[in-house]
Amino acid sequence: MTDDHQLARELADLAGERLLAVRAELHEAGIEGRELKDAGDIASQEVLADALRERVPDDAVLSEEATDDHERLSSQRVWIIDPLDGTREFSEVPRDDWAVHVALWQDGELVAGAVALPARGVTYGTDASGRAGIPARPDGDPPLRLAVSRSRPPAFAEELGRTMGATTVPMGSAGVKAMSVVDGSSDAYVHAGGQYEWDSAAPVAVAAAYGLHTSRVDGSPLVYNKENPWSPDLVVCRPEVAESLLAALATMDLG
Ligand SMILES: Nc1ncnc2c1ncn2[C@@H]1O[C@H](COP(=O)(O)O)[C@@H](OP(=O)(O)O)[C@H]1O
Ligand SMILES: [Mg+2]
Repeated sequence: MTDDHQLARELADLAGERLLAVRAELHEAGIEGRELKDAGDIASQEVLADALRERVPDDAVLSEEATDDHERLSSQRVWIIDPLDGTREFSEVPRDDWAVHVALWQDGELVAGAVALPARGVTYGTDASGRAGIPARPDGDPPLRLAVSRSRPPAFAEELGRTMGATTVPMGSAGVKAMSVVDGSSDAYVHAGGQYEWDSAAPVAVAAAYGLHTSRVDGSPLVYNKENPWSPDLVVCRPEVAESLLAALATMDLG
């Protein structure tokens, strides 16, 4: 029998395959920009909605690409999905910094999840096969590498540069940024100024399974399946940098 961890991975992979096919086909036909973004959003939503209906018909769903019917608020199990995170980057062929997010919330907690990076051929999950652990930091206490949005770099990144000597690594997609901490190509992903629960649920579930620190920027826990799915801010970072990073963030106006 497939467990929830495996199911999250299977669904993310299924949607990822569909996205790669749609992207290749439309790019070949000269279709770009908004049309390509919309085609990706719609195709991936369709794959995920159909698969969830078939595999877990009694569970509720919160998706970026579907109407929120609030049935989820009285459900014990809610799949929180972003069929295409980094839509902008998806439309900029051949960029590979876009993702599929599939998370499961149950009784107040994120309990399973997967983040597929289809254009890189890799999927990170909360299942055992995905928990190899995070690579060690290079010796000699190198500067903190902060994953930031490439299209809306946050003002506080500059201040973290001054106070902590942090450098920035710009990239698209919340999932890609969180997974860059998992794969060791950055040390932290900090976001303020708002997002929605689907942008961070699967990345946070996976990051936590790999032993990373995940919280709001004030250190309090991230909460999912709220009535209003707005999610103001988050920190995903290596556990050994959490204390100093949160202390530095506490002194800043994050806007
Ligand atoms: N201020 C904001 N308000 C709403 N969504 C935001 C946001 N900043 C980032 N996001 C969402 O977070 C995801 C990652 O953004 P970024 O690459 O800039 O870090 C994107 O998701 P989508 O691509 O699913 O829309 C983006 O829309
Ligand atoms: Mg998103």
